[in-house]
Amino acid sequence: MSGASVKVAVRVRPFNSREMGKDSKCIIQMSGNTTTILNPKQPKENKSFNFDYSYWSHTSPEDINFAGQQQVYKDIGEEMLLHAFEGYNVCIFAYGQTGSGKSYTMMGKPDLKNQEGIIPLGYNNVVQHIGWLINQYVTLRDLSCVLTLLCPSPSLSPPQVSYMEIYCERVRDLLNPKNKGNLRVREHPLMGPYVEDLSKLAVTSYNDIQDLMDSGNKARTVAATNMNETSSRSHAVFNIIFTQKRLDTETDNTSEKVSKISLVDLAGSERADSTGAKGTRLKEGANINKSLTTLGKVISALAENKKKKKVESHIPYRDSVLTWLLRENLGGNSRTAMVAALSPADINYDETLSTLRYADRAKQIRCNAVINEDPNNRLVRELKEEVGRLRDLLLSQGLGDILEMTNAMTGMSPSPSLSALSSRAGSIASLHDRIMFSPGSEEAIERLKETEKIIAELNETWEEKLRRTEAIRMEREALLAEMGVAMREDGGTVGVFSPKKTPHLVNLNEDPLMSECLLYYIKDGDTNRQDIVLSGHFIKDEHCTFTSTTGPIGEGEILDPAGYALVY
Ligand SMILES: Nc1ncnc2c1ncn2[C@@H]1O[C@H](COP(=O)(O)OP(=O)(O)OP(=O)(O)O)[C@@H](O)[C@H]1O
Repeated sequence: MSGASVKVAVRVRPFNSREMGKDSKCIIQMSGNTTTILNPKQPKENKSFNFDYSYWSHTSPEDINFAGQQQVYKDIGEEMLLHAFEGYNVCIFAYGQTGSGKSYTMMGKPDLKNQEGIIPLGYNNVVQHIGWLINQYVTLRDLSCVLTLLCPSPSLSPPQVSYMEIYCERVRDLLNPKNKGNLRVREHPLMGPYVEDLSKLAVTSYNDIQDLMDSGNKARTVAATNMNETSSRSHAVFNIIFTQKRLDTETDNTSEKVSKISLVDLAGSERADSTGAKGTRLKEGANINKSLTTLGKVISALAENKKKKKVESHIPYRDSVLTWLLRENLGGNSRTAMVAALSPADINYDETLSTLRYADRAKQIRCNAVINEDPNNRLVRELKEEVGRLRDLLLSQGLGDILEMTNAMTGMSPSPSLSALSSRAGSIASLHDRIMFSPGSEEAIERLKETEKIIAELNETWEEKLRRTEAIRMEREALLAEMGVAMREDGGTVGVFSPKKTPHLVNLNEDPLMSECLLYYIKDGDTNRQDIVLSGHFIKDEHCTFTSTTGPIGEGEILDPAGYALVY
């Protein structure tokens, strides 16, 4: 299955209330896999593009051409999940301007029937796939096999998830509140680019994955709210790594396949100049665009290479954090799909055309995916060899005592700094001088610490992983409770308040006109706020009329006694 192209789908959503309010015309037409965009200013200037899939979701299920969530999942989710089970790295990107339907396609509305997106549908079907795959292996290869996925036995490694956000070229951990600052993106000679200290948490069920995704989304929202922003301005990458072990009962040999699923929700693709951004917002827009622009350049360079076949041009992966971290998913060892979300409205013509062009170029990328067979054993072996080599180097420079100190301190702190080493050494100046005057030793010590940390992570037992996960979960929940974050039951709008501040409204949709409802946080009992006054005693499910100092806000319901009101 190597050398396969990136699968590209486009999907057009229904008009939103703002577009309807502006009496918008639909400028997207679809026929089979072809998508045509009509230029509202020059009606004869149509442009057509062919994709792997063109999804018409502009109307309702009664329309025979309508493509609902199930259809999208069947074509893309199922195929990608299957590749993950085969042992490939898998990646699904969602691309498109803010409000075009990226999250709807990826997550959907998990609590509403027929509205779940690729991610929840994927997990719901995992169990069926396990059954299906066992049959395949048994019949095709005549092997007895043991697949351990999402319900691993204690002796085997559990699936792990990580969730990070890339905002203005900086990486944040969305699952571990202890990782407050920005994380370093590093490159290891054997591992390639990776995020140092990004938490990988063990999961034992679909609910665990859903909880972590929810927590991560809340952390993303808190950060965005603190910055007076919306989360649609950052890129989010959710990774699931799992290992399948197979036991050949005849030879008693166990083989291993490791798969990584990356789900990438890209920031809104609108250009900075079209949002009227100034100052920090403009800089931020430029940085977001730096990742998106680089993604575009990487896609173009890969597409060019495919055309030329011979002389390979330089691929600028390193020019942005996003492309650097997703290098393997773009033309490397991965089965990759991209879903480009489109607004149907004439007012968004320029953005939608640019999305279509982006998607059109992405079609050209070919990835050379290989099955990750027994990578952990090999990696640990190679990493140990690297440790041996670095130790020999330091010993040959007469720095053996530093090695012993590094060992002693690694047990105390995950990454002892050189100054920490020096301060423990007593004769600080002489130690420091010795390191400084031994060429390459500083780098070797740094590399040694890094490699030993990676080995320790890879060797962590299942019990240790679960203990660590549980400790982080408790910290995360305590922090979120303190901040007063909660999510609406249908998984929609998120409300955030800080008990130190007056309860306040958070409407996370960047464009207030596009949101269908507002979510207010109100105190149980009597509550008020300077510019929005919500008064009265609130009881769950109670229907009330809300008023503000400037007049009525609307009709609404109390979602829970802790104080959520849904105002229509
Ligand atoms: N195919 C669809 N069918 C019905 N409603 C949709 C569809 N796609 C999007 N919507 C609705 O349009 C609105 C915006 O969609 P969504 O939040 O998925 O956009 P987005 O591209 O993820 O935006 P952002 O960049 O802000 O995260 C939501 O209310 C969503 O429910």
